[in-house]
Amino acid sequence: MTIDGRSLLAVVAALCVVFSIVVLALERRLRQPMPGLRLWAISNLLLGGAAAAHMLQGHVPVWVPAIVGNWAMLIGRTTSVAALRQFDHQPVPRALLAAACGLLMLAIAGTLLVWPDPRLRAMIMVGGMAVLAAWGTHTLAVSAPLSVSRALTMVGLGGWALANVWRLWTTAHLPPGAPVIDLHDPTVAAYMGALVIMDVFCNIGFVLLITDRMYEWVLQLARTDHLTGALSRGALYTQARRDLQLARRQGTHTAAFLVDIDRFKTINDSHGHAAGDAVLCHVASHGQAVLRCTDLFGRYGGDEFVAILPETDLLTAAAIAERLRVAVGEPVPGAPRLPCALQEVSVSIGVAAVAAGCDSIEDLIAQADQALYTAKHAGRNRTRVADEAQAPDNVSLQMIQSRH
Ligand SMILES: Nc1nc2c(ncn2[C@@H]2O[C@H](COP(=O)(O)OP(=O)(O)OP(=O)(O)O)[C@@H](O)[C@H]2O)c(=O)[nH]1
Repeated sequence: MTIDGRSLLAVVAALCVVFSIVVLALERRLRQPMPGLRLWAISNLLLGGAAAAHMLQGHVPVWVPAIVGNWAMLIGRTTSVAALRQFDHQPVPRALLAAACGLLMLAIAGTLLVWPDPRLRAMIMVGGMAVLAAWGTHTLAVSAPLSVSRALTMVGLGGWALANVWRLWTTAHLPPGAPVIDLHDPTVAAYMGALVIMDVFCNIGFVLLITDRMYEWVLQLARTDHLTGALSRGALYTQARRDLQLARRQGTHTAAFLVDIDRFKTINDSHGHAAGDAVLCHVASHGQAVLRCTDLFGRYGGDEFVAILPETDLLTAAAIAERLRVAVGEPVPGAPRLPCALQEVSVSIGVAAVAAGCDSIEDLIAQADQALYTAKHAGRNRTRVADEAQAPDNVSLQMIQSRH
């Protein structure tokens, strides 16, 4: 088989079908929907169909490649732009895409039915394809930071656009009377070859983008507590160790507090586990709300949460903890209210801080745990600090509130 335009079109058609199947297979394996995958598979099928229709040129009526093939290719490329925008969580300008594609389709039909002109048809076609592919490349460039997978997809799609610009130029400079699409012409074969290579880049890049996104999901699952959205204990410890190292270099304090919901077992037993879960989410929302973005808040286990506050001394941390304790009695703005029977939820909090020399997160939390134990034994619904020398009479409310 010689490498002419026809055999390269066959390769394009086969590749498009294979990559549609790959993307659909990946989509089926996902537990949560990933936007854009189905549209990408559909666009590939349309582009593959278009390549097949062009491949049959000379063996089928002229309208098959001229109308069916070109329309399928235009709809396919338009769909791939929509797919990329969906994938990157960008709004899809449906009306604009439909209008652009519809106008090009009408113009293509016009060059066959109203004013027959194969050269004009080819120029409209490749010009439209170049614009659409450039649009897709632009979407990829602006919607997320560059990665290997993104760069690969952009090279494929951008290359598609450039190949079509080159084809537009060669078509415009054809000698009068020369056939517009001669599948045995080396220039046409070079154009088709470029499309094959760019198609491979583009689709491999997109498959890698999908696997990147899956990896981000897995990381996210590992980093966060599924129920409350707070950090998981492992993620919190990893980040807290880095914060402690930084504090040692900078000579600053690091504080931590442990939050335990009072009589949580009774809440579960009397109102059910769903109510218990709602209380956990309620406390976690307040915990995240009172902290700065540089602080860490995670689920320590069961009904206990932990906060790590870099560059914070003991009394400031106690003031923040106390603010959280008071806030727990209030509804969370924008969140569903707790049922009336649960409005009396309270927490006990133990606070500790370490000076720059200490670098053990375990020690810091052990001290906070000791303070929490004191708070529980003092009657619950209160904040206690670990270092009583720094806070004589163990933190009067007025004192820590005036401090903050
Ligand atoms: N609903 C729900 N309950 C949980 C979850 N994880 C742990 N628990 C329950 O949390 C309760 C923990 O209770 P404890 O902290 O031991 O005791 P408590 O009733 O809070 O008593 P004090 O801490 O002394 O005030 C247990 O009944 C666990 O079953 C969860 O994810 N959801």
